[in-house]
Amino acid sequence: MGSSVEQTSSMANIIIPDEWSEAANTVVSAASSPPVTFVCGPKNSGKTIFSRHLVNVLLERYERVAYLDTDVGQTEFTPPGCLSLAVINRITADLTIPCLKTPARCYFFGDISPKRDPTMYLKYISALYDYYEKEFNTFDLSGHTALPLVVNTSGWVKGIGFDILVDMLKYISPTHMVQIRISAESKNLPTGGFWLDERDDASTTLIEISSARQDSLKRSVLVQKDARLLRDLRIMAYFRQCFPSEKDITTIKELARALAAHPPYEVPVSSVKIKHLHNEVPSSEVFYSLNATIVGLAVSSEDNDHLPCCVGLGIVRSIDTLKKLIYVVTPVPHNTLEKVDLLLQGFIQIPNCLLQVQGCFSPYMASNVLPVN
Ligand SMILES: Nc1ncnc2c1ncn2[C@@H]1O[C@H](COP(=O)(O)OP(=O)(O)OP(=O)(O)O)[C@@H](O)[C@H]1O
Repeated sequence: MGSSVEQTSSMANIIIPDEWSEAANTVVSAASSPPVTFVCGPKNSGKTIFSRHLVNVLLERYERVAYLDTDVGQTEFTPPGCLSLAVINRITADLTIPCLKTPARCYFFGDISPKRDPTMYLKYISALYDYYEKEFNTFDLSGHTALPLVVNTSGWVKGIGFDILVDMLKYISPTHMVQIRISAESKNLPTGGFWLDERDDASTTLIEISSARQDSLKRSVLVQKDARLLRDLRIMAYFRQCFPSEKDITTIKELARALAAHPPYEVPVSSVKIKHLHNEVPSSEVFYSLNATIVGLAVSSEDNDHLPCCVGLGIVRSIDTLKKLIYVVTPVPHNTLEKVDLLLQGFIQIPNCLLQVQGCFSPYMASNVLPVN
């Protein structure tokens, strides 16, 4: 173990121990093509903080860094439920804060864990990696150079979570694998190249580091996050983008009121297909199931894999079955929304605090807009 506390950033007590700096330097000084780094380890071990640090270090050498966000419950640049590939071109001064960013490619998985559909989850991850390979890992004639990639993963490292990690590692075949380990050994991943078969070419540089926070007995001190609250905050930050930044919305209450009063887009039912991602809904119940929920706004794809790209999320404000209109609140701009032909419904829910607006009774549950014919 033994990670001494060497460097504490001025903001919010972020600790970058020597071995974390060395790990990042090993990656950044990789001689060959831009490094593809896979960051893994148990829950709350610091994968996200390390990934953010690594991105910053890479940005000192490369103009841009690609980031594959596979932690669908604790997303980095998108609202929860999305899997995305983003391109970062600016150093993040504060490693504690995630920020929203429009990804280069995004898929709506519609759940906060891969456990309900690991096959689909892996399909999305493979497609995102293929997209990186095609768009960002080539040297082209216009002088654009390949970008390094950082892959951040979830902390589900046992059982099926382990199998998913192994499949991801096999597919991505990273140049570097940074494994964060904690003092409770039984919670760690196996050491070494655990995903490699005997016949695999082991060309990955394996780096093992300890979680940054430790007590005097060198036991890991893990900070439990309130995952649900963080997800709600990300959803709220996402829908805050419906309003100009200068608009005075500082509290959750103000956001809830502003969203409830925000004019929704009218989406003709005929212009979209509705797809339930993780359950089956009888056709007679489809509109009821959509009302007052969050949906992924997606565009069908002509690509080989036919995976629809997600351009953002929307709140289904209400549905008028007589006028055949779905009312959607979303920060997605009109010209992008025009391309949307799929509404994807999963299990991403409207935060409860947005459903309690003073003076309105459950603002997204208007009872007179779903007339039974
Ligand atoms: N280097 C660090 N310095 C200070 N605090 C840290 C550091 N690494 C982790 N932490 C604390 O631990 C918490 C969890 O870290 P982080 O989100 O990076 O873990 P994770 O492994 O990505 O978690 P998950 O498995 O849920 O995705 C952080 O919110 C922070 O409070």
